[in-house]
This record gives sequence, C-alpha cells and structure tokens, in this order.
Amino acid sequence: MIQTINLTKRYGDLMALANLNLEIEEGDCFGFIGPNGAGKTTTIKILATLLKPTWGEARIAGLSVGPVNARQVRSLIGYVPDYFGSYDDMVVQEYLEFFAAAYDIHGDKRKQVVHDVLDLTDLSYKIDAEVNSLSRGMQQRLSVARVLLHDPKVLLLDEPASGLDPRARIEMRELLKELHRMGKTILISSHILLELADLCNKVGIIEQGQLRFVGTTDELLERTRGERVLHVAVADRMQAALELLKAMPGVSSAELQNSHIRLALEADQTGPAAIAQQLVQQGYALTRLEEEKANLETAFMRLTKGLVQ
Ligand SMILES: Nc1ncnc2c1ncn2[C@@H]1O[C@H](COP(=O)(O)OP(=O)(O)OP(=O)(O)O)[C@@H](O)[C@H]1O
Repeated sequence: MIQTINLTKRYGDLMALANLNLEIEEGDCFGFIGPNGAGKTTTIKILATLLKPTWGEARIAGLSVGPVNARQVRSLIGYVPDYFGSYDDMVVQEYLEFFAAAYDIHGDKRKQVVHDVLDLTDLSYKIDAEVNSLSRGMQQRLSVARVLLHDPKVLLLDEPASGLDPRARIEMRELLKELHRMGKTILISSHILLELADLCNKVGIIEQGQLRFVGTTDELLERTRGERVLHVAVADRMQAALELLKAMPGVSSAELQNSHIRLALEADQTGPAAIAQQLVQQGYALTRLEEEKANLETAFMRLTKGLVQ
C-alpha cells in the first residue's frame, strides 16, 4: 500500500534521506521510529505530496506520488502534521465542515460525516467549543477527525502523541487501535519506540536518513538480543534463592532490588522456564517472574548510534 524505492532527499549538502526502501502492506500499522532529525517528517511529507524527493520514488496504492497523481493520492491519504494551526473564532463544527467542504462533501452527507468523525474521536461533546480552547490532546484527536472526513485508506501521522500528557497519549493510542481495526493502513512516527510497540504490527527504525531495521518488535528483540533481564520473587528465603540463581549457568548477574531479584541472563544460555524450574525444584514458591520490557529500548539503543544531525 505504501512503498518507497531508493527515496532520497538532500537539503543542500545535508542528506536528510538516503535510499530509503519501505514496504508497508494494506492494513499494516507501521511505527516509524527515529531520533530528532532522522528524516521521519521528510519521508511523511513526500508521501503526503508536499515535498519533492531529490531522487527515488514513493508510491501509494501503486500510484507514483508526484504532481501527475497528486489529486488521486490526496484522496487516498489523511495526513496529520506534527503541528496544529491557529483557528481564531472557529468552533469544532465549523472547522470540520470547512474541511469537509474542501473535500467536496456537501449537504446532509456533510452533517452526517462530521457527526460520525466526532463520534469516533470522542469529541461529540465539544462540537460547539472553540478550536483554540481545546486541550492539546483534543486538538490532536480533532486533527485525526479532520483527516477521516473523506474516509482515506491510508493515514500518515507525524508524532501525533508528542506533547500529550499520559492520559491523552492513552486516548490517542486507543483511537489509533480502533482505526487499525477498521482496516486503515497507518504510518505513524515517534521518537519513542515503546510508545508504538504495542500499537504497531511492524516498526522501522531510521537514523540519519538511513533505515537501520524493519520488522516486527519480536524480530527487533531477536536481532539485538544480548542480555535478557528477569524480575523474580519467591514467597520466602529470598537471600538463599539469590545465591541459588547466582550459581546457575547462563546467569550473568543477580541482585536484590527492593522485594525482588533482578536477574541478567546471557543470551541463548538460559531462559525464564529454566529459572522457574530450578526454583520450584528446590521448593521455592515463585510469586513473580517477569521479563523486563525495557529490552525494546535496549534493542533500540543497540541498533542506533545516537547520532543526530
Ligand atoms: N527545509 C529544510 N531545509 C534544510 N534542512 C532541513 C529542512 N527540513 C528538514 N531539514 C533537515 O533534514 C533532517 C531531517 O529532518 P526531519 O524533519 O525529516 O527529521 P525528523 O525525523 O522528522 O525529526 P523530528 O523528530 O525532529 O521531527 C534534519 O537534519 C533537518 O534539520
């Protein structure tokens, strides 16, 4: 559904994108992750027909993105930029009706569509509120409502969660999950991997205009797995359990942390099952066994070099 072929963008001497090859299938939710200045916005703007590549090609639903197909491509996409404009003296309903008119949606259909997108984004109760009075989270949801008016197949979202508080982030994530369930193909950018890990079925990591990785989050973990970290607790005799675990082959370190043991395991040497089996065999009552999720962040750090242009 979205394809880039050797997509390259130079700004003077600066190579913002270098031969980017992406393949995003219909119905995918693709997390585009990279630090500031990595080239995410540049890619998204090219896909949204707002920027010309220096060379290479982008395609949406098989259509080459460029001046010839711009109208057709725009009818297929909904683009949410990483900023929200200023709309003085405009209420939510006027804002959406204005954009619906721009998409040639008129009459009763327009009223219905505006009603539907407000319902989907949980903003119906704000229909008469001034756009500028909405919180940042509501404004971001309104931006999503705006790009849903013409029912596009593809959504391009540039850091929709940036600047949102935790509650607004969760609301945004739930909205995007719903849109994914509805079958939209979604490309969403962020500089935080964990934010997208449970939302997206595929992630791409970009740094300095180059793609460092594409695949599922499981593949990402697999590719970069060096050390696994487990948090383990037993009902009693914690100190003895600690000594037992320390002596196990494949355990690189074990230490007591508050009410549990933090265990670092060497890759491919041992795993949670062997740890649980050993403890149970020795008569311990296991009360906690959890693998540290932050491993995804570790994977991210290993794949990228921390370079920012
Ligand atoms: N109009 C421009 N003129 C010159 N350089 C630009 C222009 N737009 C972007 N750049 C540079 O291109 C590189 C990629 O920028 P881009 O905005 O695509 O990154 P990004 O991954 O979206 O970053 P952020 O997370 O900060 O939005 C950066 O080094 C940026 O400074």
